[in-house]
Amino acid sequence: MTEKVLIGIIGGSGLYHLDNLTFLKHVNPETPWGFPSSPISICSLPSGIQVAFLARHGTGHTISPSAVPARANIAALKSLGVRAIVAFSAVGSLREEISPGSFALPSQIIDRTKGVRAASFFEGTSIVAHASFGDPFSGKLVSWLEDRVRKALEQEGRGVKLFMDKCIVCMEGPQFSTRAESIMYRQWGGDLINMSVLPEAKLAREAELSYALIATATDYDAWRPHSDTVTAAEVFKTLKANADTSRLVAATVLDELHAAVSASGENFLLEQVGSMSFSIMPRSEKQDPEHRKKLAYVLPEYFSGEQQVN
Ligand SMILES: CSC[C@H]1O[C@H](OP(=O)(O)O)[C@H](O)[C@@H]1O
Ligand SMILES: Nc1ncnc2[nH]cnc12
Repeated sequence: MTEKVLIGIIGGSGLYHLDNLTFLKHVNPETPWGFPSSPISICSLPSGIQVAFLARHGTGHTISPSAVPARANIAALKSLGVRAIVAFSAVGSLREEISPGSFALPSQIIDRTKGVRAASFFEGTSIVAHASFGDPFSGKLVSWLEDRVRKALEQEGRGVKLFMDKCIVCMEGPQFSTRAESIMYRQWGGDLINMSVLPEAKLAREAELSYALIATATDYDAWRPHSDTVTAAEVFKTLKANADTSRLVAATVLDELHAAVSASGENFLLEQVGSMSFSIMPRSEKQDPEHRKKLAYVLPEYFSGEQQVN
């Protein structure tokens, strides 16, 4: 690869290609956690900047949310040199004002996955780490994106609204929520709901990658007393328009984002770099060298060579 690929885009339901960018090639890195959901497309922007695009559920939407190989996805993107990930997701709305078609940049997550998803690169190894996850999205990346996403939505001129500072519930699926669950999530403070942001955001944090989610609302889930509850068919109705807007948003923000990442010195997109140094438990002789080798794939700074972790 001539140019380093610093930005990764993860596309969710309905967003399987960035065909408004120039496709250059596919890469399919085999990671210690297997292959990513689909081969990663390396695309170029009009400026010549290259970005990596990965379809979370595979390009034919063949992978259900619980089976997404999230560790391979994040590890593969990092192996290409990616520093910041902008992920898209189709979400249900738990608030009247967030109507289907609206976009949001959430700031918090409530975890309602059920422990069936491998959620840590350290799982199954002899090395213990407790990543800090109080602020699950990269705040500087999110606030940088706010203006650019707003600008792109204004340029598109369809009146798509952008909501900030929302809380997203991540449920297990694949079935949608019951009415009782949907109402309870509202009482808990949830504003949005999907099945995909975890463990993706946790793994990005462990890999020291900046991560932001652009949530695109498709439905009102199951909490509205006089409305039918969400069906996949209802989601599909909004999916195409949301995906078209997402492609425009991606193209608009990517050039500037890449410039910000490439810039030397104060680089707000590198805000997670070094964060795992506070998270990995001190090295002991009991750590298996094979496990250190595996972890070096995502965290070479800590696990390649013989240096002490802490
Ligand atoms: C197709 S409706 C449920 C499905 O859509 C969302 O996918 P993604 O986040 O990848 O856009 C949601 O999380 C569920 O996986
Ligand atoms: N209502 C909903 N619940 C969970 N994931 C979703 N993705 C889109 N709509 C959703």
